[in-house]
Parts: sequence; structure tokens; C-alpha cells
Amino acid sequence: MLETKNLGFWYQNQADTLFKEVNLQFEAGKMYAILGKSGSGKTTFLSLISALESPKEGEILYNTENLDKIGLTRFRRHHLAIVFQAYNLLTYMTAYQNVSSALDISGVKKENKRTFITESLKSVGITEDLCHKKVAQLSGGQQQRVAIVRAMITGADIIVADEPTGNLDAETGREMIALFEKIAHEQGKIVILVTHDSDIAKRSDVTYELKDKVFHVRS
Ligand SMILES: Nc1ncnc2c1ncn2[C@@H]1O[C@H](COP(=O)(O)OP(=O)(O)OP(=O)(O)O)[C@@H](O)[C@H]1O
Repeated sequence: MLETKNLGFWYQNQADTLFKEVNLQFEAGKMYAILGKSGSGKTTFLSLISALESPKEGEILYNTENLDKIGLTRFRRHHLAIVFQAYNLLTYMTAYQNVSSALDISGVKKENKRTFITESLKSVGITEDLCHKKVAQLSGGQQQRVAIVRAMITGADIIVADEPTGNLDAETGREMIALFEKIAHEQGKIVILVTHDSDIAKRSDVTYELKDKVFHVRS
């Protein structure tokens, strides 16, 4: 379980606190949506739980251990995968190469790496044919799928994504949500999605809304 204890954050001035006394829990096997107005601090919250920023107040625990104690780099490398809004893929490489390099970086060893990668990509609709195309030649939805596979295969048990449906049409967006749902429910991962998309909020197991510097549980 990932949890925040009395978490508070501001950038330069405490007077501009974005949120404070945040006590949230994220459990394995569930999909979470984080909602809030533009500029409220959702992405900032995501960078804190992704160990890209450090709390100004309070702490973040993963399986009851403080992230500082686990080590921020170690936490990011072994427990967490981020699906960035711009997908963050290497566009001059193929889909296959993008996934393959992520596997190498994370240090995960697979016996039959080639089959593992092509099967993983196939499971989200990236056919063998698309697999070997340069990412720049894939559609937004296809790139998003590759980015999700890249996040999934590293063995991370927490998957976070910022506006994962932001650049997609409604139909493709729904397919992405279904994919994240599957990752949470079938693979038992913690999935945390920052979004403006009310479809995601409806489909998620728990929705937290950041409003007036405080997170509210929305049912
Ligand atoms: N690195 C930074 N340094 C200083 N201020 C920042 C920094 N990053 C973001 N901010 C400010 O913090 C506030 C919250 O930004 P954040 O991106 O977390 O909001 P958000 O809720 O994700 O917004 P959106 O929905 O528009 O993406 C904004 O006022 C933003 O200008």
C-alpha cells in the first residue's frame, strides 16, 4: 500500500501551499482517479508520490516504509512506472525497441525476451507489424498503448499516469481506461490516474478530488 501522512507541499512560498494534511491510501488491485481544477496541484501531487519531488511537510510510505528510507531512485526504479502525457517514447526507435530498452534499464531478466515483448504488445493491440514500426509513425492511441506496455513490463507495482486520455478520441480513451482497469484488477497493481476525464472517474474504484488545498473522497 502507498500512503501519504499529513502531506503538505508548496513550491517557493508556504503562503502558496497547494495542499496540506493529505492523508490518502492507495491499495493494490485498485484504480484511483485524481480530479481537480487546472492548477490545483494534481500533477505536483503525482510528482511527490513518484518521488520526483520531496514533501515539504509529512511523508509518503510504501508498505509502511518512508520513501526516503527506501531511497527515491530505488523506489522509482523498482516499484513505480510513470506513463507521461507526451508518452515519453523514443520516437526514432520502434515500439519493440522502446519496450526492450525499458526492460534493460529496469534490470528485469526474461528468458524469451523477444516473445515476451511481442506478446505484451499484442495483448494491447499492437500487432507484430506495428511492433517494428518507428513510434513516430504510430497514432496517438497506439503510442499510448506502447507507453502503457513499457510501464507494465518493468514489474513495477505502482503505475501512475497524468491525463492518460488527454490526447485521445473518446473511443480510444475508453480502451485505455479498460487497459488500466485490467492492470489494476487482474495484475493487482496500484493504478493512479490524474485526469479531467469524468469517464475515468466513473470507472475508477476510488476518486480523490483536490479542492481548496484538501483532498476529498468522491463517491
Ligand atoms: N516547478 C514549479 N515551480 C513553481 N511552480 C510550479 C511548478 N510546477 C507547477 N507549479 C505551479 O503549481 C501549481 C499547480 O500546478 P500543477 O501542474 O500541479 O497543477 P494541475 O492541477 O496538475 O494542473 P493542470 O490540470 O492544468 O495540469 C500551478 O499554479 C503551477 O503554476
